[in-house]
Amino acid sequence: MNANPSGQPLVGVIMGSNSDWPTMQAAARMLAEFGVPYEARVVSAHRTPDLMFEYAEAARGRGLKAIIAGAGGAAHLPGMVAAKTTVPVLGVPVQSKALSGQDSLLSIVQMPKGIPVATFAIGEAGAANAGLFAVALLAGGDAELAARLEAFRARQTQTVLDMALPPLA
Ligand SMILES: Nc1c(C(=O)O)ncn1[C@@H]1O[C@H](COP(=O)(O)O)[C@@H](O)[C@H]1O
Repeated sequence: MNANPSGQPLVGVIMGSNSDWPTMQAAARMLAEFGVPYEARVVSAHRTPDLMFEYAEAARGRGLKAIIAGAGGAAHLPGMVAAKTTVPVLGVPVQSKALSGQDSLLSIVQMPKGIPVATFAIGEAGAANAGLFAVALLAGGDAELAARLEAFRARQTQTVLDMALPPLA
């Protein structure tokens, strides 16, 4: 069953700055690979707080089932979005220059009880996994998508089983 015949976005991919896009593209690519309709845009808790509030408040009504929020440094975006919506928020710590993303990670992961953010690894792998996690959430109500996720896993497993090591150097 296609849960979204209209093609309206089911996942919002948001980020604090366009400088996060090289990282956050990995989430968008994963959603595209699975055929999940998504939108991607810059929304900043710090620099566009009113837009951030509007985005978060409208999310459920617009049909978003998950929001993947990436930010670097004082990465308040995921937590603040989570504070304004009950749509699941998946936080991606973007690697910062000064502190290699440790700051981003700690800003996102250490949420107070009651306002959860699912926090992923720093950088591109974390963004890709956030995309996959959103697919898994949606697959709960979409058998076709679940089958695509199973096939993805099977291909990945086969790739690893086929790995050969070079002879000793
Ligand atoms: N952490 C946040 C937020 C936020 O949390 O609202 N808004 C922007 N930023 C981050 O600032 C970093 C530098 O941004 P610029 O490259 O635009 O200076 C980016 O990683 C962005 O996510």
